[in-house]
Amino acid sequence: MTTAIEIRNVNKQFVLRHTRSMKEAFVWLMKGRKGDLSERFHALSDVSLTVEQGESVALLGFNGSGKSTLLKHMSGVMRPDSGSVRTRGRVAGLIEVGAGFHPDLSGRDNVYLNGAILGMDRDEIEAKFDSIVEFSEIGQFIDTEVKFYSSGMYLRLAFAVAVHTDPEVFLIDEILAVGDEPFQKKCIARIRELAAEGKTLVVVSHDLDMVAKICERGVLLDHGNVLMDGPVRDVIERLRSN
Ligand SMILES: Nc1ncnc2c1ncn2[C@@H]1O[C@H](COP(=O)(O)OP(=O)(O)OP(=O)(O)O)[C@@H](O)[C@H]1O
Repeated sequence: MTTAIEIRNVNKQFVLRHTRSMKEAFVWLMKGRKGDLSERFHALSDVSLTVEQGESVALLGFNGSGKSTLLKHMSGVMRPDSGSVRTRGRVAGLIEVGAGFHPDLSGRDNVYLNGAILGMDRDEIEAKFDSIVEFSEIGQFIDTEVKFYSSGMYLRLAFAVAVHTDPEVFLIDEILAVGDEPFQKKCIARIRELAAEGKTLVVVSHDLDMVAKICERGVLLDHGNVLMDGPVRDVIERLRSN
């Protein structure tokens, strides 16, 4: 088996900023700025995870457990404080709706921009352009500036570009939730096709029924720790029993 994603002993801390009173700040200054006015907390604590090529994995857990943070490390938009993240092949991340889109450019220009960001060259984008627009069902709005798009329209175009990049690894965060039902169904069907073609998928979603249909394996996160890793149905059962 070939490894698609290897996460080793990853730690990620964030700084929590608190609003302090003038008095607290004054005392802190008078004491020679000893200690820290901000607090740190672990969003990911020593997380290790290996995803083999062709696996479909759901990252599960309650709000704030670290799912999106872990996905962002896989996509490379976030770097760990310590530990390592390795991926093999082209990675397409649908992490924030419209991330990588430029608001003042038209849908058409953004297809070229986003396609290039995701690793396609101009000829490849040109060859796939009509198919991308057809999948997105954006139609006549393709020449409208995307700042006038609804969040669902953003998602449609972003998803359409991403699936046409023919990625080896496909990372999907909650975003499918903003699509309407027919489009969601179409996306899920396409994601299942990708899985059947042997692509590697990592999905973050609170829609447990949907996740159970798409993924075989589940990884349960809790306060930045991996609590359970196993067949998706078992992990969902554990999550629901909490
Ligand atoms: N850039 C950031 N700066 C500071 N804190 C952050 C940042 N990104 C995430 N966090 C914090 O890290 C924790 C984990 O966030 P994350 O978005 O990974 O959780 P999640 O499991 O995806 O949650 P949800 O189910 O609500 O989407 C949260 O407490 C969040 O507030």
